Parts: sequence; structure tokens; C-alpha cells
Amino acid sequence: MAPVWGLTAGMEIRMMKGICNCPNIPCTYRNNCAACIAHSREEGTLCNCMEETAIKLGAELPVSFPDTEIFPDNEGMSRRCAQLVKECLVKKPDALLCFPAGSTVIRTCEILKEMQNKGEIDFSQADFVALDEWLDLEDESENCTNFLKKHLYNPLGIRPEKMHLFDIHAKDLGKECARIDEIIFQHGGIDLMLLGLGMNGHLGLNEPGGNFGDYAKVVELSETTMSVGQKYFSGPMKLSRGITLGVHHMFETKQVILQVSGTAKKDIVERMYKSRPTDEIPGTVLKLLPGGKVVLDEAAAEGIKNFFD
Ligand SMILES: N[C@@H]1[C@@H](O)[C@H](O)[C@@H](COP(=O)(O)O)O[C@@H]1O
Repeated sequence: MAPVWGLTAGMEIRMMKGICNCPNIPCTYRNNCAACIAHSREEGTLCNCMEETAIKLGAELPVSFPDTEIFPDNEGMSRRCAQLVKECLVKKPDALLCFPAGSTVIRTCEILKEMQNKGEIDFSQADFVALDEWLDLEDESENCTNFLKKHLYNPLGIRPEKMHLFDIHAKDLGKECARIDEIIFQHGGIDLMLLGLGMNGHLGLNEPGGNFGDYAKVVELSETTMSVGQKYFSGPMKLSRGITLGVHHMFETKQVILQVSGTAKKDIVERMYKSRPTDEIPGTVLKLLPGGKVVLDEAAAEGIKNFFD
């Protein structure tokens, strides 16, 4: 599939000459680094430090569209994601799975429950690790953990020892992040991570401007997330910080599936597909992940449908 973000010539150069050896790694100048541009002109290399960082983390070049599947509606999109979870568990019954806490995943969770009722899927050996969680909430009853207990863990009968959740009351949240990282490392990485896309392009709570090289971390929330996040609570909720798996985990996950549904997401999906990989739109990392796949419904894909003619 042809790339759409104007790098066709650059990609040819990159494949012939490799990447630039700019000393600013990771480069905070992104695409405007003078050293990179000079290398690019003089040596015919590619001036994109983010891609260089990504390669170090295991990405495969050339970078182009993520593997993408588009379904007519939310039902089709949800069924495909449930099918991918099933295929993962058939191959590896004791897989480590990671689910997002958001509206998009709800139908997928219901379908997984239906499959379990029919004996088509077996979660008894699977482990789950939390993707993200809000910090400092006045009332935690509607936080991400309780959302997933309601929609996923409780309906599927997942035992507490199989759920690896952030202890948001840990005295040292840095150590808590390291503890969750260690659980993931001990499992040999996450086998399947299902993600939703934030209205600002975030993945988990990896907000715009974060570092693709980070493992689990505590983050300050963006204004967009603080306001969009209100939808998860029955009354106004002060949101300020979160704890999240980092993008580095995504590079080490065997299969990362980003599911996106609905018209409200069409603009951010279009931006994500048109942009080169950048931490300003974390969803663009799907273009770099060796095991990345995007599953959309037509409403979310409206702005990119002409890319797939
Ligand atoms: N922290 C969560 C993410 O993990 C979620 O996947 C994403 C999309 O949510 P939704 O599916 O509700 O649009 O944003 C939320 O803020």
C-alpha cells in the first residue's frame, strides 16, 4: 500500500542510504533539526529522529500505513477485535492481555462474554495487566479498574490473582510503575494489547508530547483528556494525573490492536493517518509497531476512506 504522507521519495533514499546519524537522540526538534537536515542534504539520509528512535526500539522500516481493517459499523469492528482476542488465546491459552477502559471496548467485552457462554473461548489461564488509571480521584468507584471489573473481569469471572492492576495508593508511584513493568517483563511481554484512541490521539494515558521510549509512568493529563474524561463519571470529576503503561511496552507487545469507532473520532483518525510518526499524536506509533493493527468502523474512517481505494 502506498504511503500517503509525502515521503515516497524520502523512503527510497532511506532504503538506499539508511538513516541519519544525528547526535540528538531522541531529538526534541522533531522534523526541524538542523543537524538532520544537513545530513539529509549532504548524504541523502532521512531526517527524522523519531523514526531513528523507533528503529532502536524494534520498529520495522519502511514506515507506511498501519495494517488497517475497516468494518461497516461498531458491531463489525467489535466482532473483529473479539475474534483477534480469541485467536490469541487459541495460540497461547496463558497469554498476557491488556484492555483499555473506554466506551469503544464495551461491545467487544460483551461479545467475548457471549463467546465464553458458548464455550468458544477460554480465559481460565489468561492474565490481564492494567493499561491505565486515573490518579487523585475524589471518588474511585467509576475509575478504570472498576470500569473493567464491570464490563470485562467480573462478567468473564477473572480471578483476582490473574489481574495485575496499578496500586494507585502506593507511596512511591515510580516503584509501582517499575513493579508493573517487571510483571510484564516476567511474562515475556504482553501478548495482545487492545487500545482505544483518545480525542487528542492519546493511547492509554500517553498524552501528546510524551516520550515513545517510556515504560509505565505517571503523567499529567492534557486539557482534552480532563474534559473528555468527564464522560466516564456520573457527576463532575476533577481529573489531573494518571498512571499508564508506556509506548515502549507497545513496541514489546506481540500484537497491538487500536480500535476506533464513531464520527467523533474521524478527525483524529485522519490526522493520525496523514501525519508522519510523532509523539505529538501518540496514535501515529501504530505506523511503527511491528505487531500493530488498526480496526475501524466506517464512521471513524470517513476521513481516510480515499486512502484505501
Ligand atoms: N484512558 C482511556 C484510554 O485508555 C481509552 O482507550 C481512550 C479512548 O476512550 P473511548 O473509547 O471512551 O473513546 O481514552 C481514555 O481516556
